[in-house]
Amino acid sequence: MSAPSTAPRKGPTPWLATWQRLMEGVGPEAAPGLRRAILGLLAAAILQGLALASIVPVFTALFSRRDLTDGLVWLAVFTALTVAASVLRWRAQGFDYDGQMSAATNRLRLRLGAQLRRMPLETLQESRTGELNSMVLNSVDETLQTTLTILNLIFIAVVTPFATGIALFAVDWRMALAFLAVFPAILPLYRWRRPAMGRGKRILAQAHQEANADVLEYAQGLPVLRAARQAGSKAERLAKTFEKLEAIQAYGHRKGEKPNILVASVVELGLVLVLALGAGLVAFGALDLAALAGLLVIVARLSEPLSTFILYTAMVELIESALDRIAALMRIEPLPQDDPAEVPDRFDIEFDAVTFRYAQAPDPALKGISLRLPARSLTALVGPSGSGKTTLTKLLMRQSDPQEGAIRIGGVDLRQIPADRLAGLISVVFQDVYLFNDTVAANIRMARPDATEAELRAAAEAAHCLEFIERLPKGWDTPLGDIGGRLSGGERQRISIARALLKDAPIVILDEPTAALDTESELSVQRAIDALVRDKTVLVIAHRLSTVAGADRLLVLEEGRLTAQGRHAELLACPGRYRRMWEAQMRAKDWHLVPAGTSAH
Ligand SMILES: Nc1ncnc2c1ncn2[C@@H]1O[C@H](COP(=O)(O)OP(=O)(O)OP(=O)(O)O)[C@@H](O)[C@H]1O
Repeated sequence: MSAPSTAPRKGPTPWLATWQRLMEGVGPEAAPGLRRAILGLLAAAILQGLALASIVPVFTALFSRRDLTDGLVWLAVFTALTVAASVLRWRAQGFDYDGQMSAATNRLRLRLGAQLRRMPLETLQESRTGELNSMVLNSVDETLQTTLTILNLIFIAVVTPFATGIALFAVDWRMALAFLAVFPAILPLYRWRRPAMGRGKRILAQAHQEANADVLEYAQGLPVLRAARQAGSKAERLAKTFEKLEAIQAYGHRKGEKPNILVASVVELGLVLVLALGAGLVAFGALDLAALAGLLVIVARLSEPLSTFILYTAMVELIESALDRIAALMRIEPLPQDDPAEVPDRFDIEFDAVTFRYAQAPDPALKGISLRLPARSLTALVGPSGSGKTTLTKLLMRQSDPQEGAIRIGGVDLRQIPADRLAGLISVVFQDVYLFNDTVAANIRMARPDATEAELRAAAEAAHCLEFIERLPKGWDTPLGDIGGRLSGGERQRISIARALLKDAPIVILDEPTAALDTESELSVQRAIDALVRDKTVLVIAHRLSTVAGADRLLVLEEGRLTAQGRHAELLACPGRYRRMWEAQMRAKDWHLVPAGTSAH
């Protein structure tokens, strides 16, 4: 499984693929409307081109032939075409200002949010928060909010002059040919420069996304960095990220500006040549002076958009690269669910010859693990750091699937249990508690939104939360975003236990929640845990062996293998890793701080 690929692509995306991704992006609800809007803009650009071409007959009728009726007819044609173009454009842009595009943007954000919930957690954890944030907000906005405006500008710059050129055949084929000859002159230039410009834009988008992630991580890590007096050194890293961004911006400007100036010059020159040809034809009496005057108006009107069109195509690159990133994220498949779907009604747990390797790791983190946890038993996982304890619990929560073997709850393979039902079977209490920016009540209730007030209160009481919740400035309604940082580690931990109690799942995973607490908080948290684990199948990751010596069973993991299992006394009786760990921890317990000036003995 790999993280969403955000690497810059080499060449420009073919237009058709971009079109399809755009339609997928706005979703089936808005796609027909957007298609109509784009076609409307295209038609408006064509009508505008025809309107411009009709200026020539207006001029010749009025100024050369002095035929007022004919002149007025052509003027009416010009006006009708211009009005029709404006109406079409107005209606097409209505897609934006009626709020349909904003609604589509919102739906896309929600779909991305749903995808984040669906995708395998292992993949999600490999993505950096800042990059995801930048994708869900900026990429989506870049893509959808600007699409119609940019397309409109491109159509005015390219389609309108092209339509004018074609229509000019009806007036004077030589002028029409000369006019259309400007296009073949710019196209090779455009095709030659576009890939480099596209690359520039894509690298820039990628650099923005990385900088976003760096800034977020820096801000989040500041307390740790300051404590470690590393705020400066990490700031240097951030400065380097910004330097890279600056270099890429400069590169992008170089790659973008040069072709712009070049195309603008070619366009200006080409149009001057068209006028020179017209002047020559007039001099030889082959073209009407009034027609040349009309041509002059057309050239003046079109030279500006035509010479800047390459600028707008660069914006298309940004849209394409955002669509690429969104498509890459949406392509990530959730872990498949095998048929027939089944929900266990017993809660014993079985690992059957499970081998698991992380996508980025050379060696398996778990090797041939077979074990059985009876229902309503308390099992502790012990072993040195990196031995695979956390990995084993992650597999039980199905954050990833093992490459070999199977994991079963109540005899049902995890792969057959629907994801939301599996989530309902397991409560987890981690060492680090994540509190959401919401009230205390909402933070606990999130485990079971339909819980009654009485159930909420009972869970908080059993988790020993009531006394501190009632002391908070607004009690249950205190927003934790404001004061989350002021709660002690033990209090935060008890809120997370209250959550788990309210959820009342039959299986409980504890990642030794008391490891980081002082003795007093540990006691109250321990009492809360006792309430939580009653009658549950419990798996505890234990760092301090003294806390789990009373477990029904201990599993000793070493380098991804299960090397011993049994009760504390049984494991202590035979020489091995457990006895060594126990002895080392007992020695460490006797360790105490010695006041300066006295010597330890
Ligand atoms: N996302 C990952 N990608 C690659 N390797 C990983 C990943 N997560 C963990 N590992 C590796 O898998 C092995 C087992 O890690 P795990 O976190 O399960 O150990 P642990 O026993 O829980 O350690 P600790 O007690 O320090 O928390 C380690 O070698 C670790 O480096």
